Amino acid sequence: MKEDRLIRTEPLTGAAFAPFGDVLEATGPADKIINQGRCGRFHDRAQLAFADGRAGISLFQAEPRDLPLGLDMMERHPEGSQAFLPMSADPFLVIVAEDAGARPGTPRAFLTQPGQGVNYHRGTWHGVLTPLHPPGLFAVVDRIGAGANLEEFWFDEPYTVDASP
Ligand SMILES: NC(=O)N[C@@H](O)C(=O)O
Ligand code: NI
Repeated sequence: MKEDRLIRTEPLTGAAFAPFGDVLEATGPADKIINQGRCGRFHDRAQLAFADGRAGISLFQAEPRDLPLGLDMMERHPEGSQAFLPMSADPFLVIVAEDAGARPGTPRAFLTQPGQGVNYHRGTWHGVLTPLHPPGLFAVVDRIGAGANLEEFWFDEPYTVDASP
């Protein structure tokens, strides 16, 4: 494998992920304290889009993968955002890329911390859901609607995603 096809994982932070979407995490002070002081609300933390459709919540039960991981395809949803909210406290892999003219640029791979979810903004190139541990169960908030909302790009030469040393 050529060195330029190796993608090393980075820790997921809101700042690093900002060009691609939102990180959902209950860190720092809550925006609102509700429920008689017993609950912190981290309010309205994602930019959602469901063009000509509506929001839906689905459950994804995905097969856990191992690192190093071959990456041969990335996809995007031109009509809507897509949020992945883990239903377990296990890290998962988030692979994204800037647009490089109707194709992904060099991918970046982020490793989540337990308690983090992500929301891909409308049109963000991303790898498919990639849990690293069972059960691989996620709530997914994305667009339900008519028309095509999935664009795939297959790399001529796959990348390899691996943990940082
Ligand atoms: N195709 C589908 O519903 N899932 C993908 O969009 C994905 O990002 O995993
Ligand atoms: Ni997707």
